[in-house]
Amino acid sequence: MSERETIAKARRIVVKAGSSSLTTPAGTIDADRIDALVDVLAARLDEGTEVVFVSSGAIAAGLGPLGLTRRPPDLATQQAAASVGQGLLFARYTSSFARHGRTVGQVLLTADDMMRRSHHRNAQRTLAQLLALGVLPIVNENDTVATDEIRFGDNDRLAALVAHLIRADALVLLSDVDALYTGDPRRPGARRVADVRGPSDLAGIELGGSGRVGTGGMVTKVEAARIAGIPVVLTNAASAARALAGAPVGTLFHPAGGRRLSTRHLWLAHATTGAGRILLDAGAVEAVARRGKSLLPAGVTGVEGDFAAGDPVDLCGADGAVVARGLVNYDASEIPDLMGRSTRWLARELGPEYEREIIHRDDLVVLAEAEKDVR
Ligand SMILES: Nc1ncnc2c1ncn2[C@@H]1O[C@H](COP(=O)(O)OP(=O)(O)O)[C@@H](O)[C@H]1O
Ligand SMILES: N[C@@H](CCC(=O)OP(=O)(O)O)C(=O)O
Repeated sequence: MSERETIAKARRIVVKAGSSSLTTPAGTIDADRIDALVDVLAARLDEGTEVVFVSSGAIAAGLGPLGLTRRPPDLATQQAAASVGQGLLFARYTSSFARHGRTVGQVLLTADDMMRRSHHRNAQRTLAQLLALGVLPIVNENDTVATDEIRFGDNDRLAALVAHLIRADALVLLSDVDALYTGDPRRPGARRVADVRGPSDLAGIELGGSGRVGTGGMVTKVEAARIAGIPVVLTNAASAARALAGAPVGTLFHPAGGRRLSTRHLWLAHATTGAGRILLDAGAVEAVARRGKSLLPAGVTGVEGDFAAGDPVDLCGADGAVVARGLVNYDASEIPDLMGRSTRWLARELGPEYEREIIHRDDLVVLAEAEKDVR
């Protein structure tokens, strides 16, 4: 089966629409375009496909009601706009899908939520249950609570990780541009890239920034396609029906195949930034990065930043390069007393609770491997 056919026949699919496809330049909901997209998704649901819809647009839809003309630079105002816009957006989806007799469920996620094992399972269970009940989940980042440190920031990668979470067969990214181009499509001479099969197809392509209200531009879309590991089509909302039918529109990103990281590890690698750094000696780098071991206090030579137990932190070698990321078991302030000590010594001197690893290998992802793994 060709990858276009996989999209046409997919039993489970994630569709993501960007802010500019859903809102007007005045910072309000574009009801007509939302209705048109809902009609396409409802038709696919009627064919028996399970769909999860990732919708951006909360911030963009909140601008008009707050009297703002452009995306505010500060996080607090963006969060306020998202709070206003998300409600309006979801109300519109509810009534628009009701025209087709469909019920929708709102799912707001943060990157932080998804890394922690229990939260991650929770989200997975909720999405599965919504699908089992015939409800269309509409996902967005929980913008009002996500701070810069724990913020996912763009919905392209969120959509790719949601596709993992629900084991989707295909992902469709809908933007204001109908495909990936060899350069900024507003400039003359830019040509459509019909297929991306690997990094060599991206050589020489200028991946520019976002449009009027979007986030991430082409960079995050290409990264999402790398993370997804399933066929991904990038096109505009007007071509959604044809893309879902497997027609040769937009850009098709072919999956690379090969071994896959778990969804949680993908989140850790691609959805987080380190809240601090732990410096490792050469033996610890070798153990963690090449032998899949947990990080023990004995191999730690330094600590930077002010993180708390449970936060994601970057693990760096002597040259400062980040080799891995993991969820740390200690607060930053505790680590200097543990550094360079054996776990046996720590257990004897400080008590049995200090026998635990700095980072358990299940909570650790080697970044070079994460890169290799996705394409
Ligand atoms: N090489 C490229 N091919 C296509 N679009 C590009 C390219 N480089 C930059 N862009 C810009 O990326 C924008 C889409 O990204 P973004 O604004 O983040 O969209 P969305 O809101 O749909 O997520 C387009 O408006 C386009 O101008
Ligand atoms: N969560 C944000 C969306 C961020 C985002 O990725 O936007 P976009 O690039 O338009 O998909 C919002 O709803 O405004």
